[in-house]
Amino acid sequence: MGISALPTSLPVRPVVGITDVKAGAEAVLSPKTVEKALSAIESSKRLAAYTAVDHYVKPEHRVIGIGSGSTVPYVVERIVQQGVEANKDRVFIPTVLALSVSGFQSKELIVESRLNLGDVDQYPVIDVTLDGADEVDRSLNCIKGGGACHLREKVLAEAAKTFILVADYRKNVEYLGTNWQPGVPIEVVPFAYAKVLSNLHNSLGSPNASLRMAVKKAGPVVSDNGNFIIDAPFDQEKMKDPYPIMAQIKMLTGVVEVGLFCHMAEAAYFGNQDGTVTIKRSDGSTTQVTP
Ligand SMILES: O=C(CO)[C@H](O)[C@H](O)COP(=O)(O)O
Repeated sequence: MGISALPTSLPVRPVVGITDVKAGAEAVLSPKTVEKALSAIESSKRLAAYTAVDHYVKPEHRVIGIGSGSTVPYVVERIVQQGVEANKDRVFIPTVLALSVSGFQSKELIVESRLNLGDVDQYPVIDVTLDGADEVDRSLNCIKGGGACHLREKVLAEAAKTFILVADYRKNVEYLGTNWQPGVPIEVVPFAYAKVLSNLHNSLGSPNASLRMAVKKAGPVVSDNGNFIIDAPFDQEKMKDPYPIMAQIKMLTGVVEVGLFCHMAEAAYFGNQDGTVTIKRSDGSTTQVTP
């Protein structure tokens, strides 16, 4: 598979982790090297998702939130493997309700897997929500919204008694912004975007914040809610404890939701290249297991 055919859920997202770092970012990797790196990444995603489902999706769970991105299909795959009997009385709540061009959307996944579909307005309390992340720090704060879905994702995370993150090893960092370069995704109502950009540039310390532009369409990316997305990078000082900047951005009039999820996850599962899974928990503990 050539690099132009890489499966990404959004064209603006960098393919982190498969550049030849030693040779420099511009180095062209052979298709074979790229394919090997990609299959390692896919295996890591699957490993994280399967282990998280095995630990957190229990027979007594009836309402389950399903996030978006390219790791979540493995969550659904593992849940389906629990069998028809286990799933017949369960309801699954997707983060994306509209059918869209992306092959990774959670509604399609649920419907195609013949699981029961519900929405959060019918089921405002969810037993467990599992979702991917763009990056997760040592305290389980995370950046989400690489796929512009973070409004619904945050609602499903907040509605859940237990919120679990699943990701490959590239997302496991000390501080947010280490590998994830575009910055914090911010959903804004369209008419307020220039004002919010100005607030970010001049008052909140993100001089390079920019409107996310579509790649296969003219103009900006439009979210499932009809809004624009701003990507705002911040320096490490601000990302060491992202809660204050998250709250400041959220207070700006015109902002609908910020893709910083602080103090929400109970655990994060990272699949590693060596076949192990690193589990970071909200109590500060970290374990490594071999499933
Ligand atoms: O926040 C998200 C979409 O808005 C995704 O969960 C996040 O981008 C992770 O995606 P992937 O599993 O493809 O790396």
